[in-house]
Amino acid sequence: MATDAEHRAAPEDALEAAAPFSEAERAAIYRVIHARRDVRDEFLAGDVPRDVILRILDAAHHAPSVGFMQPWNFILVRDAEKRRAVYAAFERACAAEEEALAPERRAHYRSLKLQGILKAPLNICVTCDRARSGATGLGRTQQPDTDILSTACAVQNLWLAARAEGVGVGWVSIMRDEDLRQILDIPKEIAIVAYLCVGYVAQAYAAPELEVRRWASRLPLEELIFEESWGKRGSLHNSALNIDET
Ligand SMILES: Cc1cc2c(cc1C)N(C[C@H](O)[C@H](O)[C@H](O)COP(=O)(O)O)c1[nH]c(=O)[nH]c(=O)c1N2
Repeated sequence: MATDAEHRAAPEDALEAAAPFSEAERAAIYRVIHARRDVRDEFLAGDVPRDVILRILDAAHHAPSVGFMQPWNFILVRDAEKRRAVYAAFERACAAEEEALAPERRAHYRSLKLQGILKAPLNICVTCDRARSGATGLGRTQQPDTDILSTACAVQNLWLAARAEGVGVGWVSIMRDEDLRQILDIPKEIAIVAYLCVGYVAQAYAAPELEVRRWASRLPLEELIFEESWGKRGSLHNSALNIDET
């Protein structure tokens, strides 16, 4: 394996074959993408071992990032008192969110489980250091939020790797940044991107729980694809898509 310095000396020497994956490898990739779920209530009590946590975080750390900025940090939160404070922040935000809904949706909203903060043995707060590549950075001069988008890519990698390990992940965004900032001592210049509940699960829903509980359903892919310009439908829209993943 060439070192970084050797790559700089002869970049093309760092090229390697990029053939398609084998059928079994492709099947595993599509399986994890489809079987990944947002987990709220199915967490088991046991700790996730250190090596598994490190593998999942290493998957996150191999996400794409603008200008290879790698703006993320991962705060592992196990302390029960801290998690109780986060749960209290969730409850306050949840009440405000319910209030903002149309009155006829409030009872349905209340019936949903929307976090596993106390049940999951581990919580992970994923943050974005917006200054890590200097004031602007390659790729960010015109699109400054690409650092946040990069961090979201890291969360997705984490989520998929966790699913493959039998570890459930649930994303909780129903809380005010200021509350999390105070509980976890996050400096004001660091952006909070995700708060994740993490733990082993024995079961997971086969479809998004919000679909199972009739809050929302998956949009037809063919209606989301335009060709050549916004709103222009083409050949992919003429029939229901029959996707072959083999
Ligand atoms: C940015 C962001 C923020 C949230 C979520 C996701 C994302 C991407 N999701 C999970 C969300 O409800 C879920 O992904 C969808 O319902 C689709 O389900 P699956 O992820 O396919 O199981 C989520 N779930 C939840 O119970 N409470 C929450 O606060 C949030 N917040």
